[in-house]
Amino acid sequence: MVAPSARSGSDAIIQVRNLTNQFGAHVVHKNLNLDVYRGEILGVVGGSGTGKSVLLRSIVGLQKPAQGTVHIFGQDALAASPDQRSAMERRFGVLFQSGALFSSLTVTENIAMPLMEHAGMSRPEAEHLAGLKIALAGLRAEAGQQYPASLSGGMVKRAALARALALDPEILFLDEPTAGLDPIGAGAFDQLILTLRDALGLTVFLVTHDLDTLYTICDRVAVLSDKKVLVADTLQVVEAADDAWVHDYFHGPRGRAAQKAAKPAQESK
Ligand SMILES: Nc1ncnc2c1ncn2[C@@H]1O[C@H](COP(=O)(O)OP(=O)(O)OP(=O)(O)O)[C@@H](O)[C@H]1O
Repeated sequence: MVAPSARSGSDAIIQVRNLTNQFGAHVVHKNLNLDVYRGEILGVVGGSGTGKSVLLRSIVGLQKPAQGTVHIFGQDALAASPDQRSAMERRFGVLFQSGALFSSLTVTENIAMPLMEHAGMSRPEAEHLAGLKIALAGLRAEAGQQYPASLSGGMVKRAALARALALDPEILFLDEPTAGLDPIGAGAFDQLILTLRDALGLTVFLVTHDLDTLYTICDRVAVLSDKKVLVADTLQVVEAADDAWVHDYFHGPRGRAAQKAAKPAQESK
């Protein structure tokens, strides 16, 4: 991985410039800038309501910003034609916090759907490939026949991850993937993301509140504060930022515990 200081905006797979988002009079982002580099796992953190999910939604095209530009794969995502947009969307996968699976479809059908719709596969081909994605996400094959309502929280996340991976994306967007999981399940999910990034060469944009996730798998962390990205750098740099929220978050009891727990893993790298 290239050292953060050696990279420039032109190396970015996602480039956000002067982004402004507002709902009525409520300004969420004002002239926000962010680069995401190919192959990294970027953790996006910030207090509640700082606009982490809105930023993710702006990048994936679900929220039209008031101003600014978003380039993905070097293409202007906001100016793209519907065809260009759909070609771009095929190159990234999104895992929403709720999983957003269709409740009336089995796990296999949920994963097969984008393959039939966007890759033009027949149902048997799509369902066969869905089985491979189910295994990739660490689920047993039997989970494919289950409906979302019968899955545990951790299984829902993995099924949603399998669907996000359906079209072999280059970028994976994850909105609070470990929220609601017990610590063991959350740790296992973090390791799965890390393994998939390494094996598939994914770029990961990860919105999280989970300090353990930041310390165990993120290459860089972007902190949202006061409508902007306050800092986006390695944890070492971010932890030292002169900001009250950063101080409370990273140097409070939970931050210290996560740092301590991650130390043996970092030392063995
Ligand atoms: N569709 C919408 N209409 C109006 N306001 C919205 C809409 N979506 C988000 N907001 C507001 O934008 C702000 C940022 O929301 P967002 O969900 O991005 O925060 P967040 O940083 O992800 O928060 P959390 O950590 O609590 O999930 C919030 O004040 C929210 O109420």
